[in-house]
Parts: sequence; structure tokens; C-alpha cells
Amino acid sequence: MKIGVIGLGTVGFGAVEILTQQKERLEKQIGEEVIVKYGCSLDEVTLPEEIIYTQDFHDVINDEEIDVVVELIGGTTIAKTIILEALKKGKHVVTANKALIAHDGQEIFETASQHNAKIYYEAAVGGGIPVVVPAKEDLIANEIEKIEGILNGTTNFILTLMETDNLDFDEALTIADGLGFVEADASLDLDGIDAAHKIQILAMNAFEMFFDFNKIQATGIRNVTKKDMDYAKKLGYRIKLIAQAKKLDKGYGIDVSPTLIGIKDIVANVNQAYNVVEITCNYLENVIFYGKGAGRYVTASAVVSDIIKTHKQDMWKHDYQYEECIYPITYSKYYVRCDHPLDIDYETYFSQDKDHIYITNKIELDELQKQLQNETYNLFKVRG
Ligand SMILES: NC(=O)C1=CN([C@@H]2O[C@H](COP(=O)(O)OP(=O)(O)OC[C@H]3O[C@@H](n4cnc5c(N)ncnc54)[C@H](OP(=O)(O)O)[C@@H]3O)[C@@H](O)[C@H]2O)C=CC1
Ligand SMILES: N[C@@H](CC=O)C(=O)O
Repeated sequence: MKIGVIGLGTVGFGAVEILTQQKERLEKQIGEEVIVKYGCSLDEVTLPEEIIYTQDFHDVINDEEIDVVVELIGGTTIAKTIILEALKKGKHVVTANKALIAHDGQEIFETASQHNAKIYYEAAVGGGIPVVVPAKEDLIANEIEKIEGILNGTTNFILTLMETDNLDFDEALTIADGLGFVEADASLDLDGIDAAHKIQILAMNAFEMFFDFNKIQATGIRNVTKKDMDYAKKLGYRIKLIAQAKKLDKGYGIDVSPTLIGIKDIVANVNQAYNVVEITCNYLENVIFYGKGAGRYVTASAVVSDIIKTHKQDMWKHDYQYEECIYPITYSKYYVRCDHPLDIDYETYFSQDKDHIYITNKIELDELQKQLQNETYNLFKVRG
């Protein structure tokens, strides 16, 4: 497999790194070499020496050896040209470009099918969380009734920081930007447009329909103030930017808007740049997908999986090697209940009645047991 990566920013560079780091394992999976032949961006980037750097995407799409073009520049203009030209040459395409799929998906899928090429875009929704393929394929036995969730990491990150760290909107936005979440045009995030792109893509696959993106109403978070958050909290709610799509008696409801969610609801507790997608369907009822929705390796992980999928549709094989070395996982935090105070490294401690209760810092079990050797105690592992 020979790959050309066009766009070497946050996601593109991450994809090249993962392809380099995981080369051997990926090659074993598909039974052929995985070669990144080109990296393309406007400003020169230092790449492993075997990768050809170019500023001209034509070098990539005109090279007959290239069979997978990875578009990671974003936007709906040059990216569209690259994708359509690559597909017309019969090359498979992988992209994370939700704006383009939401606006021009239909034309792109038709072009792919006319030229017998594949187009994958799992990274376009939910960063690294597998959700597009599950909505399209894994739930195929079901009729999907509703999709609801937090689909924009930047705004969720901002809302979280405003609430928990008492930061104002601009301070939180600056931090998110530094972490590589924010779109080149930040208004896509802040005004709910990015979340609308993503819910449109999910709705398309879940309901097996194309939807005109321009008909989707999106309201962002610019009007959400700290005061609103505090009032919502007093009432037992948290404010989240919610994207939803559901079947109506006639047609479909699809929109994005800031929404109060009961504090005990799972969705209300999805914070930072995490995303969550809740799908309601007739047989499985409710299923929730949760994970990091933005960032370099998070997103590049889905891109690389898609690249491999272009060459390996059927992964359902079990040609594994036998591994004899299996160990218990003993480096952990531990809960310790004891009948008097201990001299151990702990994270949390309280005493009640005659019990002394500790949550230790991470430690090897045998080391902790040594420290407890003269004690009567009860001990459990603590996740985290
Ligand atoms: N960042 C994230 O967390 C996520 C991003 N995405 C999507 O992934 C895509 C890429 O995003 P991201 O990596 O953040 O974007 P960046 O802005 O970080 O990177 C864009 C890259 O494209 C290059 N580029 C721009 N124009 C051209 C051109 N004409 N020819 C060649 N290269 C060009 C830029 O080069 P130069 O820097 O030299 O100008 C840069 O390397 C977008 O569609 C985005 O929506 C999806 C999910 C998450
Ligand atoms: N800007 C987007 C990046 C991922 O899609 C976000 O914040 O979710």
C-alpha cells in the first residue's frame, strides 16, 4: 500500500507518526507493506527521510503508485478538488473533513462509486471514537430512532473550564487552541456549525438519507454565561452543547443547541474535550459511544484505521501468535482498610470508628504488602 498524506498539521502529522510507529504491526495485519510515500503541506515539515516532501498535492494524486490519498487539510474548496480528482483516478480516499462530507458528501460518494474507489471518514465524527461505522453497519439490524450527543470537543472543553476552573470564555478558548482542538475558523466550533456537520453525517448514515446541510439549525455557545451555568447547577442541571437528530412523524428533526441536562445524566458528565453519542434504536434500545473527540493522536488513530480498511475489509480472522507470558496487573492504586494508622504513601485517607481507610498512590502490590506485613487489613485495587 502506498499512501500520500496531504495536510501535515495536527492530524496529518499525527497520522504519519502512527503509520511510522505501527508500520510492522499494520503490515502484518494486511499482509503487505504500508509505505507513506508523500507528505504534502504548504510549510515544510521534518519527515522521516524515506517520505518525499512536496508542497504540490498534484505530485501525490498524479503518482500512479499511490493507492490511498489521505486528505487532512480541511475546508471545502481545495480539499474537494483533491478528493474528487483522487477518486476519479481510482485511488481510495481517507479524510477527517466533516465540513466537506456534510456539504458535498453525496457528490463525493457518487464519484467514489463511479470509479470503484473507497472513501472512509470515521475521523470526521467523534475524533477517534468509532461511531460512523457502528451507526452505519453494526446497528444495521435496528431502525435508529434518535441520535443525541456532544459532538464538539472545543465547546465542551470551554464549557467545562468555565464551570470548573472559573475561566472566562476567551481564556478557555486560548487553552483549547493550544491543544489543537479548534478549527482553523473557530466560529465553526463556537457557533455550533462543526457539531452540525457531525450530526448531519451521523444522521445520513443512521437514517440512510442525504440531508441538505443548509437546513440544519445550529446555535453555539456564545450566549452561555457563567451566571447561566450557576443557575442551571442550582436547579440540578449542567449546560452542554447538544446535537440531535431524530425521526419525526413527518421527516427528521436535526439541530444543535445549548441544552440543560440533568446533572446525573451520563451526558451531563462528559467533560473536557470528550464527546458522547447516544443512539436509540428499536432492538438494542440505547447504546452510548464515549471518548476523546479531538486532538492529534486521537483523530489520527481513526484516520490510520481507515487507511488500513481500504485494503482490509474483512478483519475477522484469528491468525494470532500464542503468548505464554501473562501476568496480573499489580501496579495500581489500592484501597486499604486497617485497624490503626499506617505509614504509607496515600492519596486519600479518612478514619471512621475504629477503621482507617486509605486510597494509596500507585504502587506495586508486593511493595505495599511488605509495608502491611504486620497489619490486619483488607485490600482492593482502585481503578484510575
Ligand atoms: N484537529 C482535530 O482535533 C480534528 C480535526 N479534524 C479535521 O481534520 C482536518 C485537518 O485538521 P487539522 O490537522 O486540525 O488542521 P491543521 O490546520 O492543523 O492542518 C492543516 C494542514 O493542511 C496543510 N494545507 C493547507 N492548505 C494546503 C494545500 N493547499 N496544500 C497542501 N497542504 C495544505 C497545512 O499546511 P501549512 O501548515 O503549511 O499551512 C497544514 O499542514 C480538518 O478537516 C479538520 O476538520 C477532524 C477531527 C479532529
Ligand atoms: N474542532 C473540532 C475538532 C474535532 O472534530 C472539535 O473541537 O470537536
